Amino acid sequence: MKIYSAAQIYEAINTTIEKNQITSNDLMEFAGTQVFNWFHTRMQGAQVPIHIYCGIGNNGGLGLVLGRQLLHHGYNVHVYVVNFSDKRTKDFLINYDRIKEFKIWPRLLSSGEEFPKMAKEDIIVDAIFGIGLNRETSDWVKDLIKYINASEAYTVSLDVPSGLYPNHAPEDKEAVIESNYTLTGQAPKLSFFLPETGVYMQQWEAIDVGLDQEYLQKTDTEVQLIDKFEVLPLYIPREKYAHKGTYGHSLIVGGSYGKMGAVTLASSACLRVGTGLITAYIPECGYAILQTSLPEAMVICDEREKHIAKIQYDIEPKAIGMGVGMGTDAATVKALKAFLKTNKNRLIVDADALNIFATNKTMLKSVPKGSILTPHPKELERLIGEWTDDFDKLEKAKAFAKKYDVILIIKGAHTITIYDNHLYINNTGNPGMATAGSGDVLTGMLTGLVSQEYDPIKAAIFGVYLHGKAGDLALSGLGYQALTASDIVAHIGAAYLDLFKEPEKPSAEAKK
Ligand SMILES: NC(=O)C1=CN([C@@H]2O[C@H](COP(=O)(O)OP(=O)(O)OC[C@H]3O[C@@H](n4cnc5c(N)ncnc54)[C@H](O)[C@@H]3O)[C@@H](O)[C@H]2O)[C@@H](O)CC1
Ligand SMILES: Nc1ncnc2c1ncn2[C@@H]1O[C@H](COP(=O)(O)OP(=O)(O)O)[C@@H](O)[C@H]1O
Ligand SMILES: [K+]
Repeated sequence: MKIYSAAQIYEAINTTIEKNQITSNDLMEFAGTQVFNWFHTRMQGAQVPIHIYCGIGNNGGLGLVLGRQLLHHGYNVHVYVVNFSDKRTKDFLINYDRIKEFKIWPRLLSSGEEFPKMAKEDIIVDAIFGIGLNRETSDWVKDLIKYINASEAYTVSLDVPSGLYPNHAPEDKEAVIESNYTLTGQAPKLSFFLPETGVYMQQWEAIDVGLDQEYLQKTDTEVQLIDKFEVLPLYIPREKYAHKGTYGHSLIVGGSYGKMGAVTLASSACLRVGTGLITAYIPECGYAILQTSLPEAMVICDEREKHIAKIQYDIEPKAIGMGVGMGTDAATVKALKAFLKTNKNRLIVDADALNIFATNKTMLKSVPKGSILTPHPKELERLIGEWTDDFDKLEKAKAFAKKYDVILIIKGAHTITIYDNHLYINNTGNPGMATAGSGDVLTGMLTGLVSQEYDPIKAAIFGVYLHGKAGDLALSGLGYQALTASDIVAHIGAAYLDLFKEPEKPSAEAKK
């Protein structure tokens, strides 16, 4: 699903108005009616008090349309105008007049006033700010937001939780609505998926607010949300006359004394994702461990006992996953440097290999184009330096990926794959995957996919999706706490099979 920038949304609004020869208020009326229908379908006339907090921009205008329609259908509605500025928009004013048709005068809230009384069981609609928030709010509006959050009433935000900016983090972390449900116009926003800003919402749903379909379809976005609908076309089917050579020989280079499990996990994930052959290159101490725990794998041992000191082999791998459990011993650093001088194979670089690169940045120049780097946030910081907020992190990460011509996968709750100035946000996975070794599993899966001739960017998008889906499917009967990395490996098959179950609809999805 495309994730449009705020500028693109405004352009879509203007295009829709011009093309259909309608007024901006007609469009607001349509959007407000869609929001009303959402409420009406769920509430069926229930008399729970609904408190609508409207700003003075178009987000507030939308809140007024909703309020009028709810009143018209007999709901128990209280409308407030958060009167933070006298620069009210035209459509706000039109709807401010129209709601008075119902003999309702919204209560104007301003600095120094007592805030409305609300009960925990009431419903709050947050229409204070939308994507137009462009500066820090005044203190009393922050206090109101804190007051709304403290009420514990179920809060539905229109478009975005008020207080979230489209392109940077909030200055005051407490001055953002903690939304239970965000009904967003047309498509989700980038801020919904970043750790610093995504925490303000529990669920979201995109609703059709009538924006011009042609514009939406032809407009390329920098950011995409990845679900089954997006990955299904990437899947490469197995051929009837295939043999194990068809699906590539994968090599996993890693392990050190006490960290051999990482190689076992990566290698078994690599097999499960469908590689034809798998070899693990490990220090001597891991020989018996690997051969016992994973009989399908071949093993090449380094001359050293406890860590890798010379990467040398006589096989022809299609892809090499490196770094898991490898350690950063000086001999290993030297071995990696020597290896990079001759290596032409695409690499999937993780864990200690990333840490070695972070302290020896010139080595990055020898990483073949189209290689994949899979840092978690700490490893990322070592590579690109500190960032001011998540938006800044993405800019720095984009510049890094471009400079070294690599695919950068930033692991997290919503893992983000970055390549060629594009961001692919993954929508599978769960907090149960925050457990030792789940990153090693991803490295193995990506290696196995590149070995099977998946184009590296497709392998990255598809592999991250499949990894998260395997984690989701592994949850059943286990729950978050008990889930282990081995469970993710065990469910890779189920994740493949799930691809061919009824596809999810591309819009109107709920965030987990
Ligand atoms: N027909 C339409 O115009 C549609 C409007 N929509 C709604 O319109 C919203 C965008 O509307 P607006 O551009 O009017 O912006 P908003 O309603 O988000 O916001 C704020 C207004 O206050 C001003 N402002 C921003 N930050 C402020 C601050 N800290 N203190 C005081 N004033 C501040 C802005 O200049 C803007 O006029 C979307 O998020 C969406 O909810 C959509 O539903 C699509 C249809
Ligand atoms: N809260 C979460 N929700 C979804 N996925 C998560 C969450 N936490 C971690 N993961 C996933 O688990 C993996 C963890 O990788 P990593 O930190 O490298 O672990 P390890 O080093 O133990 O292998 C990543 O793929 C990440 O996206
Ligand atoms: K809002």
